[in-house]
Amino acid sequence: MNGMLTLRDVHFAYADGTPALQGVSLDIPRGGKTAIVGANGAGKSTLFLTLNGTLRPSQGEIKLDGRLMTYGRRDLEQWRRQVGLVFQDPDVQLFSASVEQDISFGPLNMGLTEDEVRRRVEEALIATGTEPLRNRPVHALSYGQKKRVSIAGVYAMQPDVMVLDEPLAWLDPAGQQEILALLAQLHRAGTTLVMAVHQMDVVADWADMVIVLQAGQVIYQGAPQGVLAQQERLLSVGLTPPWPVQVFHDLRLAGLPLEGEPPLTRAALTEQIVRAWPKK
Ligand SMILES: Nc1ncnc2c1ncn2[C@@H]1O[C@H](COP(=O)(O)OP(=O)(O)OP(=O)(O)O)[C@@H](O)[C@H]1O
Repeated sequence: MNGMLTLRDVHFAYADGTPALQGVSLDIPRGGKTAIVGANGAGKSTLFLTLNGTLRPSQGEIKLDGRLMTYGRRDLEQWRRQVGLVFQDPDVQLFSASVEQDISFGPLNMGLTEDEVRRRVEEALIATGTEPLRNRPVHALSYGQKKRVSIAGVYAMQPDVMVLDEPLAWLDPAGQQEILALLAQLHRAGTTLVMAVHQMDVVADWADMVIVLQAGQVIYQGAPQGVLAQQERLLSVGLTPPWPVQVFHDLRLAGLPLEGEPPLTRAALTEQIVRAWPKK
């Protein structure tokens, strides 16, 4: 399948020589929910900065809808309209005086009419639950509120692909659920989603494709079940398996004759336990 975003043999090293991406090839499918996972320093943020053209690979190519990124000014402008990046640290992204101004910034720069900008900003404020904050100074917001405002700013640009670098980090459980609900809404509307995430339980519930990075290389790309159920493999790259997989292994060790593949969901685990439970 042709990906909407495709990378072939992408290499990138920082100015101090740190090799952050070492021959990355991957396909981000159109309309999909792709989770990018990997331990700290695996290269997720660097990958995301190459996806929207902020970093230029020293080798390899990136294509969007089959079109090669050339890094000309016009090309980059057009590219960033289609690929919106929500940074890991909202303080890097937010800089305007008020929430409303910050969310307006992207759409204003796209040369849209004032009415269209206003319409998009209202929609983004409501969708992200930031409407009550609209007149607040950005610097006075909590971390979770800033996260939401930074998502709202990209939302208002209506990109085809939204790339989110750990959007759930530091949010409380209710805040995480709100962001996931927002992402579900974007997915239904046809936006291609790419998210870096550390919690494998979220990946199991959310993703339809998983890409595992280790030391700047892709070591797995495929369906979640293909890698999330592999406890040893995940642990070996510094990731913690989803909790149903861990419980499955613990129960087996304790002697319960569980059959089949380790389950990713609570419902599937319960079903396997009921089947294996000794009959009276
Ligand atoms: N500005 C920089 N200068 C030099 N090296 C850097 C820079 N930014 C990142 N690196 C290095 O590049 C590698 C990949 O880092 P990156 O931030 O992409 O990883 P990550 O998977 O996003 O990590 P985390 O989960 O901690 O956010 C690491 O070795 C990191 O130390």
